[in-house]
Amino acid sequence: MNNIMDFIDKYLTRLSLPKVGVTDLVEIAILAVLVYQIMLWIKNTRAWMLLKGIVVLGVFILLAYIFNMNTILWIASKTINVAIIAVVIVFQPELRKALEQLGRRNFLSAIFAFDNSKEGTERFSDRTVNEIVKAVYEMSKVKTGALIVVEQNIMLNEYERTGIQLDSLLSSQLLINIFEHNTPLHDGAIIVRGNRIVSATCYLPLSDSMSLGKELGTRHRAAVGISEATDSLTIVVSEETGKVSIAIGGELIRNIEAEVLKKYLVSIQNKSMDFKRFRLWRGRAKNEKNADK
Ligand SMILES: Nc1ncnc2c1ncn2[C@@H]1O[C@H](COP(=O)(O)OP(=O)(O)OP(=O)(O)O)[C@@H](O)[C@H]1O
Repeated sequence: MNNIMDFIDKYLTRLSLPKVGVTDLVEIAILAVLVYQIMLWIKNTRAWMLLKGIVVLGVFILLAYIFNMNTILWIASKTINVAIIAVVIVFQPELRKALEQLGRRNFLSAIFAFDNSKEGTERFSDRTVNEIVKAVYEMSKVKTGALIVVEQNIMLNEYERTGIQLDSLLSSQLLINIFEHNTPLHDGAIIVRGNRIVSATCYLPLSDSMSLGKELGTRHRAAVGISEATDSLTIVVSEETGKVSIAIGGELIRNIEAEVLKKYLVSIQNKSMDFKRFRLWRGRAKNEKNADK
């Protein structure tokens, strides 16, 4: 008993709870979000394989340390700096993508108001929404594969240049015609800007996300790839199943109905949503409150 009392006296009486302020709580929250995002990033990219490799190497070095294998330890200590640089070079595309995504996050644009050039103007008309939905489900019925990228704030010029320039008013007939098998324009993606199809047969970056099912081929990977690199909304019609999916923000939403597709298109149709977000952040406008009453 005396021993326990001595222990408490010696170590525990000096213990005191640190003061936790608001800044500490905010810091903890930021770190939690950061760690979570890094874990997600590791899981969804090749970094997961790398992490496994590092664990195996770590175990190997630990064994070398336990058994005093000095030459192995010396080699490990000399190569560690080179290994770090090699990892940065190997993961350059993933790191670039992660930084690009960070820049695209809505909270940044909401606070700093980047990319506001197109705000306040309608992106495309109701007619365009209806024509896209009509064409997509007609192609879905007959299992015609299609890949339609709808541009938002981030300009898709880089991808537009990989295809054949069109600049044609969008209509359901034109969409169906473009994706008709064995026609010169059916391969690859089309890019929609406003009410116009600007380019066809465009080549999109392929996603290397591990979360995509093995049954999905390159058309779906390309849709997710462009949604990781930009803020576009991409519609995919599967040639195999006729199912319609959309890719946005690096996510693939599979097998959606016409109503859902229409809702997504309407939600990006114009920037009134962004204005609402701004108002939420700065407090809601008076007239909006009155309208709610
Ligand atoms: N990087 C790319 N950019 C644009 N289009 C692409 C790209 N890769 C493939 N495609 C399009 O996808 C077609 C191949 O689709 P694939 O069968 O591999 O995909 P999938 O996801 O299984 O779709 P589906 O269900 O329609 O078969 C190509 O003919 C081409 O039109």
